[in-house]
Amino acid sequence: QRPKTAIICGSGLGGLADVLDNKTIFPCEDIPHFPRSTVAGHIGRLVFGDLSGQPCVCMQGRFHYYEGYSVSTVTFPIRVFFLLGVEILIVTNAAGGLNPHFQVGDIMFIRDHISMLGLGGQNPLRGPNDERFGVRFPCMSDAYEQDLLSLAMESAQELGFLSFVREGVYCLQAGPSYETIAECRALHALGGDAVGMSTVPEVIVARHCGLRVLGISLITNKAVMNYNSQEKANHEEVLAGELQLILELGKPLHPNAWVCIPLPS
Ligand SMILES: O=P(O)(O)O[C@H]1O[C@H](CO)[C@@H](O)[C@H]1O
Ligand code: HPA
Repeated sequence: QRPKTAIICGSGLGGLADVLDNKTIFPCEDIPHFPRSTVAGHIGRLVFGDLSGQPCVCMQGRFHYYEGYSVSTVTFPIRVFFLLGVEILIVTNAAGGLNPHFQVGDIMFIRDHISMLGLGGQNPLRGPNDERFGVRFPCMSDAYEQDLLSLAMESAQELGFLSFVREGVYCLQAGPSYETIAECRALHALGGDAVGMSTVPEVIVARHCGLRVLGISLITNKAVMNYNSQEKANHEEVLAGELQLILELGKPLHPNAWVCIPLPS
């Protein structure tokens, strides 16, 4: 059965695929033209299986621009998903909280994004447009579907998760270095609530080919905004934070959390 939903697992979130039933697993290195995952916390395989009875595929490990891949190479799997018949993309990531009201362990449903890469000219759709996938100038004002966002929020409410569920704007910076204090302040002043190094190119390519997108950031650290702070962003904290989130906060990404999301039958 072909998957209707694809889930991209963010840093340390590969465990999301464990909830699939009847799994079939393909290492990315066995799939022609797939990039290789080089980052700790990104295993690099596609896990096909059933989620609440619906056929799904989980990408355990994504690809990032900072690994040396072009923005279009990191989005190659999205077009594979589209050609497989996927209709909904659930994209997850680990992110630093820019919004001072956000706490480590919060879940942020992505309302919108600001792409420092995109604004700087690194758009995955740059180059000749392949009409088989979509139009030359795709709209992005509706990138994160309101219906999916509302259903996810309702789901969170039903599960009693509202105390740690937020909604906000994800900022992409290229990485791999974390942001300076001035950069964090600037991104927050621009309207960003969380910052990371992924997701946006995937969303742009997904929207280009008409996939419906739900974006979820897990706030694994608070972005450092103050010169008196002793905090230092690091990947170990990012990975540890997420494990803790899954183990201790009532498994917010357990299939129940998707129960109200209209997976196509
Ligand atoms: O966005 P994901 O892949 O979840 O990972 C986030 O965590 C890493 C930094 O710790 C970066 O790759 C950043 O983008
Ligand atoms: N900055 C960028 N990427 C991240 C962060 C951060 O603070 N946390 C997790 N991924």
